[in-house]
Amino acid sequence: MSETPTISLRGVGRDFHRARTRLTERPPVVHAVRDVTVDIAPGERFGIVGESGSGKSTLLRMICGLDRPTTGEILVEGTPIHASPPRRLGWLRQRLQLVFQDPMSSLDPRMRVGDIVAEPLVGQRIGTPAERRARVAELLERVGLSADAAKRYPHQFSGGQRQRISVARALAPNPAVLVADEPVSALDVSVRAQVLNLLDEVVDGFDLTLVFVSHDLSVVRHVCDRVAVMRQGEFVEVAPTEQLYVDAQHPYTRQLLAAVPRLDAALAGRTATELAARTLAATEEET
Ligand SMILES: Nc1ncnc2c1ncn2[C@@H]1O[C@H](COP(=O)(O)OP(=O)(O)OP(=O)(O)O)[C@@H](O)[C@H]1O
Repeated sequence: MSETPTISLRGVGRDFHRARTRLTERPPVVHAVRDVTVDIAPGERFGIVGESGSGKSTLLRMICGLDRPTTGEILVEGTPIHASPPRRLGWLRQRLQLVFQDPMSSLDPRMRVGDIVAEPLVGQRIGTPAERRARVAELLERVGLSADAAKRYPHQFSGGQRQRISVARALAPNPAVLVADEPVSALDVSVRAQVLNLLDEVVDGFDLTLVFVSHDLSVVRHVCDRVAVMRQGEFVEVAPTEQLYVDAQHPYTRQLLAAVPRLDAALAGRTATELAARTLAATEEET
């Protein structure tokens, strides 16, 4: 019998109704995610790449149980989550943890780092206070900080170190899945590789499944085994990372790939989103 996928998406779609501009018209519908089907295996590092507005965040929110699909099914470790209200998904908070784009806004500036890292343990009533302190110290060292970082506040750390704190917090409840939403986009180019290497290490060391979202193919290449290219709510191509680089099938993927050297060269200048928008315009001209 084949292994149960860690995450299964079956025909997943999510529509939003925009506010109507005239009373007589029907509210316009945005198909933010359309008919996404994929199985993500235990231990896989799965990347989702697409330009701004392609539906990546909407899809992630549904995988994390924070939003419900309009159509389709989502299973995490074989359990359906698509129809459950958030209060029924407490177990998912332990199995699946998130690392966000901007560690400055995702870490509470008034909390000490030790309390931030222990937060998921307290929330899920895992361990005694002494056990939590020991776990926090171990995790801080595991992500390359010293145990006494626990006594300090987020503003006392650099952007890269703050993202290490976010990773430690995500690892605290011993999750099965790490969901990283643009985890290095807000960081200086000089520290991005260090944080990507850290993610790489912890995914192996903690036997995690990784879902990694980025607008930047060069970043995804660094950490993922398989990549889905998302455009206008759809997966236009899903392929092993190296295959995607040598033999992309969809014109949009080829356009994104053609932009990668420009992205690398231009990181200090224009934002990648601007470049991706220009890439999309070029693809539309081609198709
Ligand atoms: N709550 C909402 N109400 C209405 N439209 C929405 C809502 N959330 C997302 N959308 C629309 O759905 C589409 C997909 O948005 P989404 O944020 O998922 O894209 P994204 O790829 O994550 O972009 P970004 O990288 O900029 O975050 C966009 O057209 C967006 O305007």
